[in-house]
This record gives sequence, structure tokens and C-alpha cells, in this order.
Amino acid sequence: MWRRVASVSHLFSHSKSTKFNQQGASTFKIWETFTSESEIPTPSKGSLFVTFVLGGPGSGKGTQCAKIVEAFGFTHVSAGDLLRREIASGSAYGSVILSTIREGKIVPSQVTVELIQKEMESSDNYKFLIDGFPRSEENRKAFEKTIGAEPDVVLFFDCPEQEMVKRVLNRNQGRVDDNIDTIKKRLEIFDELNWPVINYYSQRGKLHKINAVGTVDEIFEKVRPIFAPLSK
Ligand SMILES: Nc1ncnc2c1ncn2[C@@H]1O[C@H](COP(=O)(O)OP(=O)(O)O)[C@@H](O)[C@H]1O
Ligand SMILES: Nc1ccn([C@@H]2O[C@H](COP(=O)(O)OP(=O)(O)O)[C@@H](O)[C@H]2O)c(=O)n1
Ligand SMILES: [Mg+2]
Repeated sequence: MWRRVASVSHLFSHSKSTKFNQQGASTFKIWETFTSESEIPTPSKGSLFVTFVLGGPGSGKGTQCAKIVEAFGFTHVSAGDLLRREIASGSAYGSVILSTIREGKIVPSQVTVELIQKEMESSDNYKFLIDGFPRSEENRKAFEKTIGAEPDVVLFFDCPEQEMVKRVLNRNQGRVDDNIDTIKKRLEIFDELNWPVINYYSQRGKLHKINAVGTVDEIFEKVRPIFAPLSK
């Protein structure tokens, strides 16, 4: 059973990240050969399991996260939702976050990582889906530094731009960034800042690239085997 502790960094230092720090080379080797379901190591119950969920705007990250939560009992931590909640709460950072989101830019990592950290600390779960994060190398390094951990799995929902634009314009959630001007900017930022992160995890053998075109259920059937060892 996962124990709630005072700080996430403390929590990470007693979990899987310790394994990474002490046995980095051999642990990475496991993930480099991570090509089929049978080669996925079964995480021990109670040890922290972090999944980063990447993909452009409208690629279906949030939709697939809901399915993963239902099937595998993860806690869903959406960076965008946390930032929107911060705006709604009237926090001191609210107006800066709002203008950053409206411009399709990336909020400074310190703000986002702090919100993610608080969310993780307030959960008793040990399996986390961090959705829409890291969106830049700055995000990635800030998480590593503050939380002191690496993700166990990185999902990347690969979707053509035209399809992403269509989905975002039909999303209908009243978001300030779901308009054609902001989407264009978000796609530019995605190309510039997110690809280095995707390449980083690809080189480390952690990336699971999933073709995000198809029905929600078809896509989930490609996601399911990745987490199958967790349900054992
Ligand atoms: N496979 C799919 N096919 C068509 N529409 C989808 C699919 N997956 C999600 N959507 C819809 O596209 C929009 C964006 O999905 P969402 O999960 O919010 O993406 P993201 O979190 O990556 O921006 C939503 O309106 C959602 O209902
Ligand atoms: N790591 C993150 C995630 C989101 N954001 C901001 O929040 C916006 C919405 O993020 P989101 O993840 O909810 O967007 P979708 O990809 O789900 O459409 C982004 O365009 C950024 O402006 C950020 O600055 N840093
Ligand atoms: Mg989303």
C-alpha cells in the first residue's frame, strides 16, 4: 500500500527513482529493449509509477487518460487542468497563467511543477498519469530537479495537424485557447519545444508512440498492452 508522506521528493527517494539513481545503467537497459509486452517489467505494488502523456493539442491525451484511469487505476494529473484551476481560484499567478495560455505559450516550469507536486502529494495512489507535461526541455528538467524522478513510461499520441485542429475546434469546453489563432501558435510551440522532449525519451527507449487516428476505443486497444503488467 502506498504511504502518504510529507513531501514528494522524499517519497521518490524511497521508491523507483532510487533504483534509477543507484542502478541507472541496468535499469535503462531494460527499457531500451522494451519492445513487446513480455519485456515490460512488472512494477512492484506500492512503488511509484509515473507515466508522462505527450501529444499535440487535441491529439486525445485527456480522453485516453480517462480510459487508462478506468482500466488501471491511475490518478490523472492534467497540467492544463491544474493551470486552469489555478486561474479559477483567483491565485496571484492567475492573470499571468491566463495570458500565457491565451497566447499558446508555456507557463514557467516552476509554477507547473509546484502544482503537479502538490497534486501528487495529496494522493494516496502510487500510479500517476501526468498529462500534457513535460511540454519543453525546461519542464522536463524542472520535474527531474524538483521531484527527483524519471518517468517509467512515456506515451506520445501522434496525430496529424489537420485532425488536431478539427478536434480542438469541435471540443466545445469553452476554453480560451480553443480558437484557430491560438491553435496555430500552440502547434508552432509544440514543434519547437515538445519534439526535443519526445526525442529525449525516444533515445532512452521509454517512448511509446501511438497513432492517434481512429476511434477512441481503437486507440485505447493500442494503449492497453503497455499497462497490462500493472493489472496482474
Ligand atoms: N480518437 C478520437 N477521435 C475523434 N475525436 C476524439 C478522439 N479522441 C478525442 N477526441 C475528441 O477530440 C477533442 C480533444 O480531445 P482531448 O482528449 O481533449 O485531447 P488533448 O487532451 O490531447 O487536447 C475532444 O473533444 C475529444 O472528445
Ligand atoms: N506543461 C504545461 C501544460 C499546459 N500548459 C498551458 O496550458 C495550455 C493547455 O494545456 P492542455 O494540456 O490542457 O492542452 P491540450 O493539449 O489538452 O489541448 C497549453 O497550451 C499551455 O499554455 C503549460 O504551459 N505547460
Ligand atoms: Mg488535454
